[in-house]
Amino acid sequence: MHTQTPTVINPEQPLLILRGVTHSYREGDRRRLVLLGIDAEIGERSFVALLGQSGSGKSTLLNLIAGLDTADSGSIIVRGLELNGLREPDRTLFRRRHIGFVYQFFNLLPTLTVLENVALPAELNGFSAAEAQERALALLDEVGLADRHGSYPDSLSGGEQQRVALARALVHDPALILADEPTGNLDSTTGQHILDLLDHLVRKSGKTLLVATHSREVAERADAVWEIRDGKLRP
Ligand SMILES: Nc1ncnc2c1ncn2[C@@H]1O[C@H](COP(=O)(O)OP(=O)(O)OP(=O)(O)O)[C@@H](O)[C@H]1O
Repeated sequence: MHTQTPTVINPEQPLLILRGVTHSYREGDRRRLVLLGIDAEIGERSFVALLGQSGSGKSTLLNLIAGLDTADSGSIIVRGLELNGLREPDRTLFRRRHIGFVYQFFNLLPTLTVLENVALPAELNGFSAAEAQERALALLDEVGLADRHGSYPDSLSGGEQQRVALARALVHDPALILADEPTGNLDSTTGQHILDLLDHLVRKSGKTLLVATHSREVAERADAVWEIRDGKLRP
């Protein structure tokens, strides 16, 4: 099988570049076209809201940028690294190193404690167990959950689980935080709190954030708003 070595094209360019990104899903013997050519860029330290109707392709685009799926065609370049053509192990390494992901349904590992959940991405990135725990505890402190570090996710409320997930998304110091409807499973007050925290953590640590959302409140906070309509980004 032909493989491509990860190549850093130009580390000076924008953090994320999308060029003509297309994606379709197989449906029986047909293909459902979802993304028909997405072009966009995000600079360092930006907060971008990704809007679009249900089924417009927001999660699909986030998954492509995270390297969880591969585009049919086009270029996705993160910190100068072209994702298209990377072999699966290299995509996994890329994701582990550069991406923090926040999901609508938290996706914490139920058999690990809160501290273990948060420390895991740091350990997978080569931090020693002691360093990973230290980083995890510092972030748990920031999200107000240091005292719950020994608890298991099931014993936490939804908002608490999402605070743990925010800490987990940042612990390995990734370049880009991707959040897919991070407030979608929370009541509006809790969602607002999560949003405040996410905004605060991302800006404080100088990260870039791309949030797929239906919420106008999220869009109002963002530095830029992208909207997917009919498979393309509309101004
Ligand atoms: N694994 C898959 N196989 C087949 N079709 C899929 C798959 N995942 C998504 N789709 C289809 O692709 C389209 C885009 O889905 P996607 O989840 O990206 O939309 P979305 O904008 O995130 O929607 P929502 O706001 O409801 O979460 C939808 O029509 C969906 O049914």
